Amino acid sequence: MGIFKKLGWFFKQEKKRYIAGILFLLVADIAGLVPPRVIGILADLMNDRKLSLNLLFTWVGLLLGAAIVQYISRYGWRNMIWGGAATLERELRSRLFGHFLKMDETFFQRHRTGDLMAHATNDLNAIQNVAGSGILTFFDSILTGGTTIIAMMIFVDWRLTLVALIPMPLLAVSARVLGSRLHRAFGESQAAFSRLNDKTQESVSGIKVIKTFGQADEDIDDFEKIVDRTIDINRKVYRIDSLFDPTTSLIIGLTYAITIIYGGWLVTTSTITLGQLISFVSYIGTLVWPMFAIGRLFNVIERGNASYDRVYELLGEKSLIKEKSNATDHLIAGDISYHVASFTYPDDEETSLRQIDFDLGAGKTLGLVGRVGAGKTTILKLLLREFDNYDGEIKIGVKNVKDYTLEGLLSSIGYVPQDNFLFSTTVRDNIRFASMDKDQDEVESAAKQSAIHEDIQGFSRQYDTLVGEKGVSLSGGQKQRLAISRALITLPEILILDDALSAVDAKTEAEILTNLKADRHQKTTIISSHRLSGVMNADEILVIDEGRIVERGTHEQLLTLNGWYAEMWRRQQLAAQLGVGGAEDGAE
Ligand SMILES: Nc1ncnc2c1ncn2[C@@H]1O[C@H](COP(=O)(O)OP(=O)(O)OP(=O)(O)O)[C@@H](O)[C@H]1O
Repeated sequence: MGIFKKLGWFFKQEKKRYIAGILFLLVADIAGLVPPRVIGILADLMNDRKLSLNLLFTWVGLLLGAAIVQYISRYGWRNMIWGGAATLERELRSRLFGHFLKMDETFFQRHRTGDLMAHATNDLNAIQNVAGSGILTFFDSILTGGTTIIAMMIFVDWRLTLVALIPMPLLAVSARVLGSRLHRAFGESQAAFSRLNDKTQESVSGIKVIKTFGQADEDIDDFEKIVDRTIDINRKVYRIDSLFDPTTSLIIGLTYAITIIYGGWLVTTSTITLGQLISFVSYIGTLVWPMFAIGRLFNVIERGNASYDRVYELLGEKSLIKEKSNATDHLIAGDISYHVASFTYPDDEETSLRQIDFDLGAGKTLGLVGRVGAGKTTILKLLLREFDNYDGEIKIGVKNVKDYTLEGLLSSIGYVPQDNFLFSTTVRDNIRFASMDKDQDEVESAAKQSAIHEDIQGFSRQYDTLVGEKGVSLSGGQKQRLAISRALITLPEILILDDALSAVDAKTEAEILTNLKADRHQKTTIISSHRLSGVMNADEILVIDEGRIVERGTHEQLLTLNGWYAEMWRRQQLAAQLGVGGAEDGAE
């Protein structure tokens, strides 16, 4: 029952709805006491041969009246409680989703997509069930059980009632023993579902790689192993769960046996009438549902309890990035002052960045080049405030990046990551994703800047063409250029292209870079690239190696240094003349 306490905040918030629901139930249950008693009275009247037509109509009218009251109040009760459950679902869903959006990168490394999806679907459903069918069953069984037992005492005989209820404590004992085993088993079952979800998600999104490498059979084997483990755990749940119903049947059987023996004796000694015994047996029939319902209730409650713990464990995780209470929203200009003495990824031992210092005035362009894994993206991640735990200071405008709200900071930066993601919607909405109020002209202007407009004109429905999973298949270069348009449309103070032109040809790259130079006056640009032609016009280029700046200067200065940059430039020029893709060369 701990889950009711855990959800106390919600029941308090929705108390009017739940009180109204419980009052409806009380009315329904009181109306439910009428039929057994009326049947007993009619039986006695028939037995005594006193049943007139008038009396028959009166009692049958009462039966009908009770049925109508029950109908209305049950409708009201269910409506109230299910409405409450839907409110809880909405609240938890938005809390969880808001939490996902606030969390930092390390959170998404710890929890994979399938696991997060399981929390947002299976676990939330289980919790929602507590606020719906759990509460419904709990109060229905207590009120139906309680009012029936009182009616048995008042209308029939209190001794017979007490004796008939002797087997009841067995129900409480079995509920307690099986309940705690169910809680543990449900926890395992939900975790197994998360693993299964993870595996499914990974296999489906990696299906091309799996097939290309001929690993389909191995993947099916892996999948089956996880399915088998999940089924084993669920079997355990069903085994425990299915013990409830036979135990309840046994208790009900015992109650009937005691009633027939002791009640029969009370009738023969004329302590109660035959009609009263019939009413009593009928009342036991009314008790059967609440008794079975308790078994079902434990299922709902323990499942919800295990899920609540899982969801709250997730919600309890704090982002490493904390906003200051007096953080400001407004980013004035894109001057960047970047001074990081050292940075190590959380949970990593090796330092990823050392002594990275640069100042970039608004309107200037910085180029970042270097080998694979040199630290270029890491430099950008700190600017985007994905991590705070570095030794140093990064300023944009006159303020430290930590003094801005995340929303304020990030909405002023247009970031195009290496692995871009497109949503399953139209080309237009993908481009204006960050500001849906942009009109067609603005969308087209961003598309033209990133040299994708012509391609879009060639799509079957132009800007209305669907992309993403259900839409048109785009080439790597088209995806990159769409992602660039998405970043450009907000006219960001700072534009970051993180190897975002790797899949476009050199001519298109040059066209895009020329457009950027012409259109982004007083706005800052950072380009990380393996292809040096992508940064050659930058105001300053940093060559990064093993997390340090090893060379710096303009393209001409770097060529005269005759170091890594100059060597790479010569190789890439040669490769370009020979018609070999030069982008990968920098990846050595
Ligand atoms: N989240 C992380 N946790 C721990 N280490 C990380 C993380 N992300 C990157 N690294 C490590 O930091 C180093 C720098 O990686 P980074 O992605 O910055 O390189 P890069 O220069 O951008 O490489 P590439 O050109 O291939 O994109 C690498 O050794 C990488 O393994």
